[in-house]
Amino acid sequence: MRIVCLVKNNQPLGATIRRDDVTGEIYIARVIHGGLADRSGLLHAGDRLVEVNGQPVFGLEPEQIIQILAHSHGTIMFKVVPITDRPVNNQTMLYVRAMVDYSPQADPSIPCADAGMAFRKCDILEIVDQSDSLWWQAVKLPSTSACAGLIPSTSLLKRKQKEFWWSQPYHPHTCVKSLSTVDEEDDMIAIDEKCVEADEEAFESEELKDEASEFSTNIEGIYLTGFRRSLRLCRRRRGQAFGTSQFCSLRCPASCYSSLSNPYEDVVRYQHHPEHTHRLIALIGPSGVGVNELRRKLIEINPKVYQGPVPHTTRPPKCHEEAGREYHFVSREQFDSMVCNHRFIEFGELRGHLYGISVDAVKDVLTSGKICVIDIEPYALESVRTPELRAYVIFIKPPTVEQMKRTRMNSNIITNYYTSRPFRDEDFLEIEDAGRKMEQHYCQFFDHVIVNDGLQAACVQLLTAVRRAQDEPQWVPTSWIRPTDQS
Ligand SMILES: Nc1ncnc2c1ncn2[C@@H]1O[C@H](COP(=O)(O)OP(=O)(O)OP(=O)(O)O)[C@@H](O)[C@H]1O
Repeated sequence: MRIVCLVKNNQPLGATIRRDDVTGEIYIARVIHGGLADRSGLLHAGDRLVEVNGQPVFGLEPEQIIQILAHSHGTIMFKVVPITDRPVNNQTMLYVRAMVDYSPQADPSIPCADAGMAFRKCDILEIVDQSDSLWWQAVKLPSTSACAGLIPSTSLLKRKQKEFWWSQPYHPHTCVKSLSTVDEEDDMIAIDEKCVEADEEAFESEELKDEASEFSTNIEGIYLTGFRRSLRLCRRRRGQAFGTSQFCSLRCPASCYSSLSNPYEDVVRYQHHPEHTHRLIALIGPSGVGVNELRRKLIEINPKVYQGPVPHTTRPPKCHEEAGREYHFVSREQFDSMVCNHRFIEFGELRGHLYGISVDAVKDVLTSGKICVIDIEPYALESVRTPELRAYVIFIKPPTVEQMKRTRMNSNIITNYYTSRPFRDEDFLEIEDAGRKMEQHYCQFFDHVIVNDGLQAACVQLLTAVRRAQDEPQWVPTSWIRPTDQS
């Protein structure tokens, strides 16, 4: 028997208790890492509690003992029978990124809600105790408190996810769905088709105008690639053209679903090594927010450092085009074979021709020693968050509608009619709505967020973030550094 005295000083004891239903004995169920009991080093999980402040606890309900503790102030005296075989905590440090939101207050199954720790998607958690297979103890980083909180283990949270209690796990097919509503998208595409058929000539001349402006983006003899309008427009149509279960199974291998539905992602602190290829910079944002404007501006700042990948297409080259400059021109069979071998980060179809950005085109830029900057849609996240590309994902977030009205007064939006026109109020509402949904569903994959309000300020922020991605340590998936059989 051991007598333990702890001075409470208005802080919780930092331990949970349980009653053995068969014997009626009371035990310390767990000691919270960094809490009062843990810091004392005198109470341990498995100790049998005999008395609290001289009051025998045998046969009491845990809630009654909690009441005794809650009403005790100053020094509390425990009489305990210490556990004989105390488990040794030889656990190595484990860090995870939360991929779901969790609230202990909304979880009826948590042993003690007050000992629980709420977290949000993208929070980095240090797991300090995994001795219980159901309830782990964790500290949120950067840590403001030395005391850990209870969180559900991976297996428990997966079980809870299935029950859809409070977290919102991924639906496997959301990765190919357009974020704008399907009805709106269908309408736009229907009008779009009519427009093309009715005025093919007008389209050709628009396309030529587009090409003319492409050629003017040749800086210091370096051709700025990957900004072709056809490539961008076909992405908007891809949702409809490929939004089928067949497409999904083609684009989303089993790993996609498993990693998206994993509530925690193991992470490590990673410092880019100057001798390795740079990390890929992937910009993501709702259509029209200014992803390409920012990407173009960044590349224009220093085209010897930043570059976009050369896209692939099945369309025949035009007389002024050079293979490997505007596009890699390939046959449909070659393109299909690349699709089947998962060589595309993104691809889509426009006017009977396929367009896509391949992993190899990105690797070409990286191995040339440059920083590759691409824009992606959410479904492509899985293809760029890989050990070979190690994408640093930057979300370009729309400012408020009022701010967009102010800053985009003289700007044009590219429409599905192959033309540009001034922004309308409904465009801003759509961008804001799409941005909110994108952030809600995918924020756990964002390494950085930039609000594109003033263009100059956003550009400076982008430049800083890109430098930070290469120069400063970042949390990245452990599988990028120590590949496992599954990764
Ligand atoms: N911060 C800003 N202030 C003013 N105008 C902006 C700003 N950001 C972008 N724009 C303008 O908004 C328009 C749309 O931007 P951009 O073409 O980059 O959109 P996007 O996000 O790439 O979408 P999409 O690929 O569908 O066109 C462009 O005319 C661009 O110049």
